[in-house]
Amino acid sequence: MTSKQTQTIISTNNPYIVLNNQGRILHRLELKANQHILGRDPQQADLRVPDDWQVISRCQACLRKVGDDYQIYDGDSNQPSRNGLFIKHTRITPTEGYALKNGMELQIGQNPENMVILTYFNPSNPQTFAPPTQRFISLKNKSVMLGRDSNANLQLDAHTVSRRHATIDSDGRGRYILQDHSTNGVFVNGQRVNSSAVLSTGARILIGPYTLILQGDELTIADLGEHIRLDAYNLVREVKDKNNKKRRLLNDISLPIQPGQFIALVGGSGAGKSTLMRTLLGIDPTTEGLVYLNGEHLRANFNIYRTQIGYVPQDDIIHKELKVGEVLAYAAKLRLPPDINIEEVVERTLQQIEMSHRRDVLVSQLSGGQRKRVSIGVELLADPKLFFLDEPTSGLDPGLDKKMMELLRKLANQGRTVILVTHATSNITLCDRIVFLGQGGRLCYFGPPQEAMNFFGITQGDFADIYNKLENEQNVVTEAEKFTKSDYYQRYITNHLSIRSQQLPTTAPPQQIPRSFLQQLILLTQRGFQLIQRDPINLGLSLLTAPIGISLITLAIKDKNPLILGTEPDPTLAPLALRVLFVFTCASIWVGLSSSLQEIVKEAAIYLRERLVNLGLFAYLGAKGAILGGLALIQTILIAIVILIGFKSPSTDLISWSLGLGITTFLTLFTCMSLGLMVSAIVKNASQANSALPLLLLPQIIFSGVLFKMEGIGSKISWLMLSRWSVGAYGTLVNVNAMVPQPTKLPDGSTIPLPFEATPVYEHSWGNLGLNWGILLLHLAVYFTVTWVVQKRKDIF
Ligand SMILES: Nc1ncnc2c1ncn2[C@@H]1O[C@H](COP(=O)(O)OP(=O)(O)OP(=O)(O)O)[C@@H](O)[C@H]1O
Repeated sequence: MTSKQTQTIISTNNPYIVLNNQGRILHRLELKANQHILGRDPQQADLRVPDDWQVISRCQACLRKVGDDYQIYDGDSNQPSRNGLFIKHTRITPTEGYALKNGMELQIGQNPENMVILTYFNPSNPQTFAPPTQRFISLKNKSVMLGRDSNANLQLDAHTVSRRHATIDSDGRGRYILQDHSTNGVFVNGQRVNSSAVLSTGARILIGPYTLILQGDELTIADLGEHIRLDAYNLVREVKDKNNKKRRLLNDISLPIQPGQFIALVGGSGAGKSTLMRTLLGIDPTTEGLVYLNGEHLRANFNIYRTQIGYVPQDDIIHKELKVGEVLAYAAKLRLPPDINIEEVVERTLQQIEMSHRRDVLVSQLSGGQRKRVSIGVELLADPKLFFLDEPTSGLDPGLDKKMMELLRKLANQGRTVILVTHATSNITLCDRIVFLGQGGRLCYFGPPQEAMNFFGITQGDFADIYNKLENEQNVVTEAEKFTKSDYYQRYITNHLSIRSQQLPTTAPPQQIPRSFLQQLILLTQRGFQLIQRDPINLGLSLLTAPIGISLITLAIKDKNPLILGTEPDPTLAPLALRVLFVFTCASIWVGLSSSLQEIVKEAAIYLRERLVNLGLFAYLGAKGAILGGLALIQTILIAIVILIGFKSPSTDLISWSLGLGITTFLTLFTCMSLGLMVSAIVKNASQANSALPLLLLPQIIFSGVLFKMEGIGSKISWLMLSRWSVGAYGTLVNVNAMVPQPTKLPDGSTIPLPFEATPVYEHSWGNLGLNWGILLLHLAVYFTVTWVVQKRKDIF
């Protein structure tokens, strides 16, 4: 501050404002009169700004004296300004205004690259000083480290920020280079930085919730990301029904949702509440209209915000077999940077959801309400400022419903914007606003819950009477029209919407953020094995079924040695050997399929949620492969032990019997598991997966080539069956062809038909063994690829 300015400040105690337009500062606009107008208009504005400050309207704000301080109103206190006046992303209205306190910072406009910061000072009333939110750091002649670390040059303290998130250095030619070292990434001007990026002046850098702007040599924190507002403009969502007819699910809905508000989406069943929530969340597309998050097109910038949005869908997003603490720890490891103190974050989250005392309890042993709390806890780990919940209170008793609503109120009071879909309205007055939807996605009311009854003209009765009133479609249309024309619409919607004209998205559509493959692979594999261990009975059954089944063969065939060639030619030996080998194959196929058919479908909701945050598909499928591969290996060992003990080993000149047996069994099991995994990805629910088992098994039995001779189309189909290649490999190893005796000639020159004749399928050669194993591997690769494609198609972005 210059000595001249100091002198001026000392000479008067009048309040004043300072305007900062991207580094251009209007130092002191003194407030002396009872009313001032700030703007570019030479006629109306006494607090004038330069004409090229286009972000400021001709009549941007009105300041009126109230006691020692001023109250500020948007626009001319009647009509709102074009770019709006905000305090922490809450729009100040032309009619209600906002009481200014010494040190308070307001924003004109919402775009950090093109906004003006207005700071209010009142030297005579300094006790209410609000600390400034703006922080600067000079980049000149030094290397600057940004991150959560207390030694960082610019400390950015948020869970989604890594300790050493990024560094900025000069390249010696007057340019600044940003290097990304983080887990969650850095975005420069809407694009994710791929290891490093050159920063031009005015560059907008997003790190976790923080927005930083580079101005010359100075880096400024323009937004701490603590407050999130949503503006929905004229949302229309249409889908085609079965008859290809258009159906409107959302009908021209506009809503302003302010930071820290607790909003309930209510309305009859099928009115479109979940659709509206998914649209506001950015995961459902719109036919018309857009959703903005802090002034930015949400869907186009979803990558930037995906870690800052919490979403608890209707289905639980937690594994029931894990303990509460474990669920949170795994989720934290998946979602947060590896250098974060997981213990601390989990502990804090448990306290937030009031579940510290249930930390070591299995999720399966929790009540419905407690389970929902854990789902909420999973989302709270990353400390999101925008929180969506789809029917978190469904199925809860009235006491638990109240507790849940109080918890959500508390989260909103902490500055989070909370939006929930609910059918339970007994605690609705805890919300700041309700959105009442009628059939066809029509907005029938938006405003405080206390005023809803009044709006619908219900003088006697309760909230349920609004539902009854909106039962009939004609009433819905009438009420929706009445609301649009009402004073409520102006007061609660028009006055608070933040952008007047719709802006088209400027960035490319979001893509999945690549994450550390290895880290996720290890974590998911660890979690998968832990889940398996938690159900020892199921694990035991799955491991022992095949060995027990195979050992039963020894009882059925008494003292015969079906796998080795006897001294006497025996025409029944080869068919017997094949039947035994076929049972080996069937046991593996059965066990392989039954242990994998539920693998993906059972955790579909969890997968979708984790994928939306940051789950890598390769890591996910890699972990499934590792877990199923591990199971297949243990099963192979057990099956091989039983076979080696129960059946005399054949001598084979290709490869030792035990090794060949092990490889064939493992390949059969693992390939079947990958087939099961593929089906698990395709089916819609767990019971469909169960029903698919016989359908998968029967063709394997019929087309294996053991029960029936494969000819014509049958032989082509058999190529698609794992059983054919598995029995083929076993038969090749055992050399079934060699067990076929020379046919007995009859005096007339004909031969007695044999029950089984040698076939190239079991030709005892390396080439044939390699072909059988190779085709099993090919099946494996095809099933994994199809699973990948199916899972990829489930991606929202
Ligand atoms: N993708 C879609 N394609 C076709 N119809 C859909 C689609 N999504 C939702 N619907 C239909 O739109 C209507 C609104 O669905 P939505 O789930 O949003 O309603 P809701 O108000 O949340 O209902 P509930 O309270 O019963 O959960 C329903 O009739 C639903 O069948």
